[in-house]
Amino acid sequence: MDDHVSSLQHVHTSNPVVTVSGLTKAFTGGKTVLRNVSLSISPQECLGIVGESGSGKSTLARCILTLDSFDEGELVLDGQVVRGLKRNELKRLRSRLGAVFQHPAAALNSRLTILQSLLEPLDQLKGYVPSYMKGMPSGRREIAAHLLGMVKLPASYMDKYPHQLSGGEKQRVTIARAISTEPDFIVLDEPTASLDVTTQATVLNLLKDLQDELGVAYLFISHDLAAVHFMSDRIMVMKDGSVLEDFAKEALFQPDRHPYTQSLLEVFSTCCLPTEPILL
Ligand SMILES: Nc1ncnc2c1ncn2[C@@H]1O[C@H](COP(=O)(O)OP(=O)(O)OP(=O)(O)O)[C@@H](O)[C@H]1O
Repeated sequence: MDDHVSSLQHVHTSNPVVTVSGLTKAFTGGKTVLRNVSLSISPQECLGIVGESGSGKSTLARCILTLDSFDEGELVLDGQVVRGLKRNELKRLRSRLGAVFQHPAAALNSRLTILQSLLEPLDQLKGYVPSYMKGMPSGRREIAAHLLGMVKLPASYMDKYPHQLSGGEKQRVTIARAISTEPDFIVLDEPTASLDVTTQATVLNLLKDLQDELGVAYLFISHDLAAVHFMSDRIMVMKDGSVLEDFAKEALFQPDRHPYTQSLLEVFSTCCLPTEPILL
């Protein structure tokens, strides 16, 4: 393995996988959508962000994924300050960031087979052998079969096209793709919002099991406080681009919560959450 490839392998430390300090952003000619946002996510932790539509959750996620720029503040990913990175350094960093978005159909190219879509991120990392394939035959079909198995889909799905899969199955493929490069950290931006209630519960359960298995950290974004409470270790509440408060999930029902958080609690519903382990 050459130096370039070996430098991509994990070094697990207790340093945060993501640190955002004082991040501020306005779209050209528009209002400020992020105001002095700071957060930090530790290895293996899930930080949930909840807030009404337009509060800036997705813009924050896109900034952290280095897909959007920001005006002020600092972003540190995997110990590297992002501002000022050279193009190839940024490309390498990006290839190791996992992301799952709301609409799986939009995330999968309709002309590619599931195998081709699944292996896109690994194809960017030429020569990288994921640790889950060490000591095993690591041809493309073997890797695809392994990844499909991780999300409880049959290996035969690798030869299908996205239109042949249900919404929940497509989302499981995007989750398998997100974990394929063994990221330390995955952004989950409303990953279940386009799914029916039963499938939402199944996908949330899968994401939680994968987190236990892989030790990955999540940024879980949702307007659904119950889903955020189910998934997260800590919860951050956003409104109008600002962080209102940030607390351990156990503190959600405490009486000193911000009035806005209390108003979200009034519509707290656990109907979409898994109550029993769900067999996928
Ligand atoms: N590309 C853009 N150009 C201009 N304004 C934008 C752009 N993207 C988002 N905005 C604005 O930024 C604000 C925050 O949007 P964002 O999508 O981050 O909110 P959100 O909390 O994720 O909302 P939702 O839950 O509906 O996805 C909104 O007022 C939105 O209209």
